[in-house]
Amino acid sequence: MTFTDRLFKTVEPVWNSYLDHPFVKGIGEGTLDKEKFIHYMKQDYVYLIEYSRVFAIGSTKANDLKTMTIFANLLHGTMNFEMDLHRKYAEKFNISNEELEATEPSAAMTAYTSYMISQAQLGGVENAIAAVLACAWSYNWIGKKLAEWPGALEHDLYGNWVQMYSSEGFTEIAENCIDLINDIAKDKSEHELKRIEDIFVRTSYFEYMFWEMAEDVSMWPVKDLAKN
Ligand SMILES: Cc1ncc(CN)c(N)n1
Repeated sequence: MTFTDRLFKTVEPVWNSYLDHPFVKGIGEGTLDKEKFIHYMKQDYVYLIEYSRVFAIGSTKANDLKTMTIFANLLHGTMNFEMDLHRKYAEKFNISNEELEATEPSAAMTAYTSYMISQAQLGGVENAIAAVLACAWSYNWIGKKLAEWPGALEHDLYGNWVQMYSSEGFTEIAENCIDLINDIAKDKSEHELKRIEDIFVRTSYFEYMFWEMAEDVSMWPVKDLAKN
């Protein structure tokens, strides 16, 4: 059993709950409210900027050139391949790249990315990869599941989302993260593995909270304060 087999067993109930989540189901069934999707897409864009920083941190913490290159490629793939999806959606919705980049971050997005970045900064290279693993892997897992739902890949609006996250290119990104953590786990004690597992579990919960934020179109608890 690989380390990621163990991780998957631990979070399986949480990940299964993603597929039951109204926002994810709405993408797969093509029934999602467009305004909810726009809110999600803008929050996700600024999320991906912070997420990219974790790859940069991983690259600086890498102990060898191979690992450094993997992090650099993941950074490149996120900024140039995954974020292009968001830029293309934004164009469809008449949102400029500048507006997209200037999106005010929601509470859920701030909490999630702050956690990822702090974990990546605190530990060694294993913390950086542990912080991004649930992100890359769960999206690929969801994308592949939704791709099997009737009509999901062909949907006029949400088909591109399902195509991206089930694509070969994105599968490669997720598999690079999986291979890297399995490699790193080989020399770790049970105590260290448990610490990595905790980061993975917490980020899996944060993924759920991100879907909730998208479904509820939420920002911060007291709306009027945010406006002033
Ligand atoms: C919140 C979130 N988590 C994961 C992914 C996939 N990189 C994403 N785009 N957004």
